[in-house]
Amino acid sequence: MDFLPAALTDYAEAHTSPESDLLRRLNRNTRAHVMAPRMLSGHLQGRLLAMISWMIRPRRVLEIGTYTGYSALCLAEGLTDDGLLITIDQNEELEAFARSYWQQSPLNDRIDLRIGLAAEVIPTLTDTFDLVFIDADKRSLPLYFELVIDKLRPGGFMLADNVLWSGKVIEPLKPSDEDTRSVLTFNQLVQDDPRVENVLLPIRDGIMMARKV
Ligand SMILES: C[S@@+](CC[C@H](N)C(=O)[O-])C[C@H]1O[C@@H](n2cnc3c(N)ncnc32)[C@H](O)[C@@H]1O
Repeated sequence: MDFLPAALTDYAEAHTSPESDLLRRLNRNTRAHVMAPRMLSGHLQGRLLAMISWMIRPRRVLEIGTYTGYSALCLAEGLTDDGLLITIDQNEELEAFARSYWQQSPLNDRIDLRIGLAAEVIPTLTDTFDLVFIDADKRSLPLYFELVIDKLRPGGFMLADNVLWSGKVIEPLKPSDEDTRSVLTFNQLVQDDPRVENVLLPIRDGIMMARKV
């Protein structure tokens, strides 16, 4: 969900560097051919992820939730020359689609896709990460935080998407709404954890940014 009126989002995008031709085509073709295209980060958030990546110049990036590979391409932009982005998704049906776009990018050999359940793949990773982007099932947000925090280097950054969850975080919680409960739990977990400093950015559906101290 986008909390800004559409006209303001349009204005913000009009005053943000444009998507590359490759990202524009990936964005458009995801919308045309793939289920649930709202999951894709899109122009504004994609440029923000790329900007953060350029600011950090990470050597290792972990992404949880690849989808059609849009945010992976954005996050890979700022990688160091020997950098690598590992991205995890359970949906093998999207692999060929994502790869067909990555293969048109010079960043293709910097993207390492792992197909599987994130909760099973993350513990197998031996790297220390400079940047982690959590953008998969919201039910597992608190678990992903616990799984990645020890793999983040001190001074490293964690981003998590959809932490305002279409505004449900400030509505009365329905007992059956496990997704919202998990988003609330995650936000409080991060807020209370002395291992991180954090900012909740009210961009698009909300991005939690945290720096491991
Ligand atoms: C919101 S989309 C990711 C969007 C992508 N990061 C982007 O911005 O373009 C969420 C993705 O998480 C994946 N996913 C959901 N649950 C998962 C799990 N338990 N393990 C791994 N991937 C999962 C889904 O298959 C989906 O492709």
